[in-house]
Amino acid sequence: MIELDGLTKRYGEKLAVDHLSFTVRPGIVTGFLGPNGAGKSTTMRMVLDLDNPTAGTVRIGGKHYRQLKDPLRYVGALLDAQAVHGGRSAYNHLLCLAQSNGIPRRRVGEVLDTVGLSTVATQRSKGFSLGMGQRLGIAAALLGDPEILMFDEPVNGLDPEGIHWIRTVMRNLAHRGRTVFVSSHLMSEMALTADHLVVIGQGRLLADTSMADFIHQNSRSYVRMRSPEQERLRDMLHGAGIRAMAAGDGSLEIDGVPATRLGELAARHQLVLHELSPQQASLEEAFMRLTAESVEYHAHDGEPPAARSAVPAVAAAAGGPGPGAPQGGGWGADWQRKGS
Ligand SMILES: Nc1ncnc2c1ncn2[C@@H]1O[C@H](COP(=O)(O)OP(=O)(O)OP(=O)(O)O)[C@@H](O)[C@H]1O
Repeated sequence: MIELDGLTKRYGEKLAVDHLSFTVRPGIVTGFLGPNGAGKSTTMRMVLDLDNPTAGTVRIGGKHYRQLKDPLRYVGALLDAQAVHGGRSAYNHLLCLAQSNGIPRRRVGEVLDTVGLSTVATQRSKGFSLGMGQRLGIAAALLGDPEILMFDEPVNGLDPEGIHWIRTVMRNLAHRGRTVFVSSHLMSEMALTADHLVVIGQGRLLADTSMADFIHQNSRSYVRMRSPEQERLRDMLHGAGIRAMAAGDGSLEIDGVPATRLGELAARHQLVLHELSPQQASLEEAFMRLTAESVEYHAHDGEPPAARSAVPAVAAAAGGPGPGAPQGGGWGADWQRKGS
C-alpha cells in the first residue's frame, strides 16, 4: 500500500500540498481527483521521490522510495508519457529500464505485446502519436510486474478502444490484489473504473471514501414522476402528504420517498404514469459540488462579460435574454458592428 502522513509541499509562497494523510490500499482501484492545480501530480511525484516533501512522509509497502532496491519491481508509474528519450526505439527504451532494474529481457516483449505496440517496437518513440506514447508509458509501468501502480491521467490521448483497454487493465490488476492509484479528469471514466476515491482541493484532503458513498454524500437523489394526468398526480401526492417540486419539463421531483412507494400509491389511485425514475447525480455533479470552493482557475462560457452580469437569473433560467442583455450578443458582435 501507499501511506501518506502529513505530506506537505511548498513552492515559495505556494502551498501545493497541504498536510495530506491517506492510505491507498491493495485490491481496489483508487481514483485521485481534484480540480486543476489541486496538487495531484505533485503528490504523485513525491511518492516516487521525484520531489522532496517540505514536511511529512510517504511510504510504499512500508518503505521510503529510496530504500527500494530495483524500484520498478515494487512500483510502476505513468506520470509524464512524453518524458522518454525520443531517439530510442520503444524496445530499447524499455530494455534500458529493464536492465537497470534487474528485470529479465523477455518482459520487454511481453509488455509491448500487452499494450499493443509490438509492430512498432523498433520505431523511434519521437514519431509516436499521443496515444502511442501513452501506451509506451503504461508498458514501462507494467514492466517490473509491480505490486503498486500509479497512473497520472492514463487515458489522455487514448482512443475509445484504448480507454476501454486501460480500464480493463486497471480493474484486472486490482482484481489480482495490486494497489492501483489513478488520477483523471474524465469523471465518467473514473465512475466506471474506481472503487474508492481520494479527492483534494488546493492541496488539502476533501474526501477519502468509497465511490458509492462519495456520490451519495455529495449529491441529491430524488424520484422523477410524470403522468398524462398531471393535476391528479399532484393531488394524489398532496393527499398523501408528499412534497413535490415541479421541474421545468413538466415532471415532478420528489425527495426522500422511495420509487416503490410512489409506484404503489399511483397504482392504488389507478393513475397512469409515463415516468417513475429514481435519479442519482453523476460522479461529475458530486465532484463539482464538493470542489466548487476550491477551484482556482475559473473559466467562462464564451458570453461577453457584460452579458454575464446583465442577464437576471430568472430570465436566464427561462432561456430568454433579460431586459438589460445586449442584443445579438456573443464575442466580437460589437466589434463586428463597429467594423462594418
Ligand atoms: N515545480 C513547481 N514550481 C512551482 N510551482 C509548482 C511546481 N509544480 C507545481 N506547482 C504548483 O503547485 C500547484 C499544484 O500543481 P499540480 O501540478 O500538482 O496540480 P494538479 O492537481 O496535478 O493539476 P492538473 O490537474 O492541472 O494537472 C499548482 O499551483 C502549480 O502551479
